[in-house]
Amino acid sequence: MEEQERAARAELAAARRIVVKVGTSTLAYGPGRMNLRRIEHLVRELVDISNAGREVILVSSGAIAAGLGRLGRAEKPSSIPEKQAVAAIGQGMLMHIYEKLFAEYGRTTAQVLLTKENAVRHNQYIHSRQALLALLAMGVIPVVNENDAVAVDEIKIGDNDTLSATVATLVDADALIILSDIEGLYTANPQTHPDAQLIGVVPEITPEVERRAGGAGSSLGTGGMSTKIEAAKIAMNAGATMVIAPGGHAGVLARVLAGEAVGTVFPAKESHLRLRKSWLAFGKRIEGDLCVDRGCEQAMRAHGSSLLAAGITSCEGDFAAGSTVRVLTEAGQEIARGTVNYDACVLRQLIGRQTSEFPTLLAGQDIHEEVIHRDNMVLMV
Ligand SMILES: Nc1ncnc2c1ncn2[C@@H]1O[C@H](COP(=O)(O)OP(=O)(O)O)[C@@H](O)[C@H]1O
Ligand SMILES: N[C@@H](CCC(=O)OP(=O)(O)O)C(=O)O
Repeated sequence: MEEQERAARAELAAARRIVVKVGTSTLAYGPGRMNLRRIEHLVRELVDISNAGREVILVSSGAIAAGLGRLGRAEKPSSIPEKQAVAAIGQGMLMHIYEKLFAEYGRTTAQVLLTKENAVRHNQYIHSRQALLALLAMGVIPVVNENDAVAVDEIKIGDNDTLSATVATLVDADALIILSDIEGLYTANPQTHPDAQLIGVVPEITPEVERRAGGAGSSLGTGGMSTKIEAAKIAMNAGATMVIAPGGHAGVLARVLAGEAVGTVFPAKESHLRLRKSWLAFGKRIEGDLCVDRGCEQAMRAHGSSLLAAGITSCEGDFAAGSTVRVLTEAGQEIARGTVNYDACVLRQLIGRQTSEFPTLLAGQDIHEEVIHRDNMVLMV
């Protein structure tokens, strides 16, 4: 193993929050013929990862394949409305299978259906992120798919490889593992180039790497390697280490997460928190200032605590929720900056108030315990 690969594999072994994506080609033998043995193994492995103390989210394809089975069809529909209808039929069936299997291991799952809008609109981004983080905090293993029934044209992500990278970005995952019907990325599509070689590590997505990645190998899959390379670009830039690994091998997730040389690894460019925090600190316009009292200043400096309304003494500026603001001491020294969860008007009502008072003060509005969550804040001194 070369040094770059060794370092990336070590990151995988240390990963605490993991997104696993499984493609149709792994989940089904053919249209409508779900591979229940594989799905069972997958659920067992996911529960095991979670039991070992890591957080895990599954991004699962397979809705269209399952829907085709129920309709007794062998061909993917060609029109978009028909695809949407078939996915709507199959999604329920898919969740029924997951629900049953997770329950067998005493675990709870949850269906989360997303579109591109949820990732690019700030409010929806925050809400989807918070919902997923709340599920993880409850010990739930969420199952994510694209909301195929509503996602067309500009709000459609279109393939679950890119969707899984978006989810990894949304929750600041440490790792993204894409399970497919092949060992990993080869120097060329092995279906057409039998002498192609498996690549262990891809340190950077160059035009040459993009050329090597071809389309889907079966009538089941969408996008083939090219959408997985797109996913790698997103994941690597967001600070998540990505792996393409063979979904058909029992125990593959455990091996990847033990840092073994399985599949192809794409090393993260930066620690996601460092990346996001440097963007927060230097990449965003400052829209307002919040002054805090001495106790709050100490909690933030000594423990990196989130900013709560009780410690705020004044609020300057006319900003929207999601803006970047500075946090200042009473003497005007900047302690931190971060993304605020409330707009300035609402925030002025919360100054000096306890979180327990929020339901009364904010009747009918979105409630966030923190004014700025510690993950969305960078200390400046
Ligand atoms: N360079 C490559 N290396 C490996 N597989 C490739 C390559 N180019 C194209 N492929 C094809 O990509 C397929 C995997 O993608 P896809 O069929 O979309 O599956 P999934 O349902 O897992 O997303 C492989 O089976 C293979 O035929
Ligand atoms: N949302 C669709 C999957 C789309 C997709 O990207 O499929 P795949 O290439 O098998 O991961 C479904 O559930 O059928």
